[in-house]
Amino acid sequence: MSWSRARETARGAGLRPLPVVGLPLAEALGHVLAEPLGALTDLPAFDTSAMDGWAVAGPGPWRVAGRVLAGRTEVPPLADGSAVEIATGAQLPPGATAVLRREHGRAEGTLLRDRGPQQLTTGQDVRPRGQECRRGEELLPAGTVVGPAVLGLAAACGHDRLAVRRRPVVQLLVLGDELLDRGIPGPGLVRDALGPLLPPWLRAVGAEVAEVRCVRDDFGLLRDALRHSTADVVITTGGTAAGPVDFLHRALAEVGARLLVDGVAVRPGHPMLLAELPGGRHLVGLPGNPLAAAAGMVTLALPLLHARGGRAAVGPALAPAAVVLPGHPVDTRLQPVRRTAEGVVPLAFDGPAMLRGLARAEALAVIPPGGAAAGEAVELVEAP
Ligand SMILES: Nc1nc2c(c(=O)[nH]1)N[C@H]1C(S)=C(S)[C@@H](COP(=O)(O)OP(=O)(O)OC[C@H]3O[C@@H](n4cnc5c(N)ncnc54)[C@H](O)[C@@H]3O)O[C@H]1N2
Ligand code: MOO
Repeated sequence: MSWSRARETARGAGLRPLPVVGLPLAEALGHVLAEPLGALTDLPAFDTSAMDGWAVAGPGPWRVAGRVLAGRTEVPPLADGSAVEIATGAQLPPGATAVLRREHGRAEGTLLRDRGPQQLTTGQDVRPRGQECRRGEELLPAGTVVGPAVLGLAAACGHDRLAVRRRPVVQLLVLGDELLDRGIPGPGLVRDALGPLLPPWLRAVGAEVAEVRCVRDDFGLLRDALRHSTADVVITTGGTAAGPVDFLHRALAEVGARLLVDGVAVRPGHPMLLAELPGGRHLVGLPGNPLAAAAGMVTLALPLLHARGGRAAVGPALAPAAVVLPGHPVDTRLQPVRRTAEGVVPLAFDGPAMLRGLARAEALAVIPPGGAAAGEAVELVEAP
């Protein structure tokens, strides 16, 4: 299957978004809006002074009478020819026609004169009610990821809770007898690099990692782990190829899974797979080689998780290649790259079993079969 079709298949498989939950703002970070964010008030909710200075009514000079600070809820009206001292963010008195900045006004006794570089105009330095939005207006569409600015906007327009999608629950099964979970690797033994790499990446894209479990190279253990899993998405690492202890295909067949993607025309990572488990849950099989596993994440796991989490699809991010990006003759290549002023450059140590290039990468470039010429635009997908 081509790389782009594999990615679309994974997204399509996830287009059954999870249930809606209401969460307080403080717990909603990283979730996805299940409904459009509507304004519960006009913003600003009242005519506001944009500067420290004086609220004035009509043309000057003005007679100064009192002061209005931010936070005051009742403000007496201002008669023509008068002014009140006012703070940035304070409610403008009814009848005020403009705000004169402190540095532009001169008080002579109780009389205030405009000494600004240009004559004060009506509405100057006033933020009128509803300038940013009106009550009921849609500010963000459903499918938006709740980041810090979304939390700030939601609070600013009056929300205490947000309707978001439940996070997809992921179980990570790390397969392989050769893996050490601590210490220095030696003959025949390698450190598990994916147990540390994948959970924070999965959390960063909105998944809840319920469990990380190491499973020995034993068919029955793997089959039972799949049979008893309740996660929305099971992610396995290793065991995808045809080695003597690569049991994943057999275990999937045994638990009644349906393969949606079984191998992808991409380098590294071509043995990656996606299956539907009974009950509408999914399994993504990532190859064991660490860079190949990252390729499987961006091709299958992330599109599936984004769709299940209700994230709106986003258009491709493109960047020019700063130099020739060599490709595979017939497969798509995913290449760790960094950005420079001239475009993206490939990083060395990009073999399937290596992480040295990926650890320095800002993105993975999607290099079409045959390669990309210098100056040609290539798609970038997110690196961990
Ligand atoms: N005859 C063939 N052999 C292989 C093929 C093929 O097409 N024909 N494909 C190769 C490719 S490409 C890859 S990628 C690997 C995929 O293998 P598996 O998914 O079955 O993974 P393993 O065999 O279990 O491990 C491969 C490699 O990765 C190391 N590994 C595994 N897990 C981890 C981990 N958590 N952290 C660090 N390193 C890990 C493992 O020790 C092996 O060195 O198959 C090729 N073979
Ligand atoms: O998936 Mo493998 O890493 O292409 O060598």
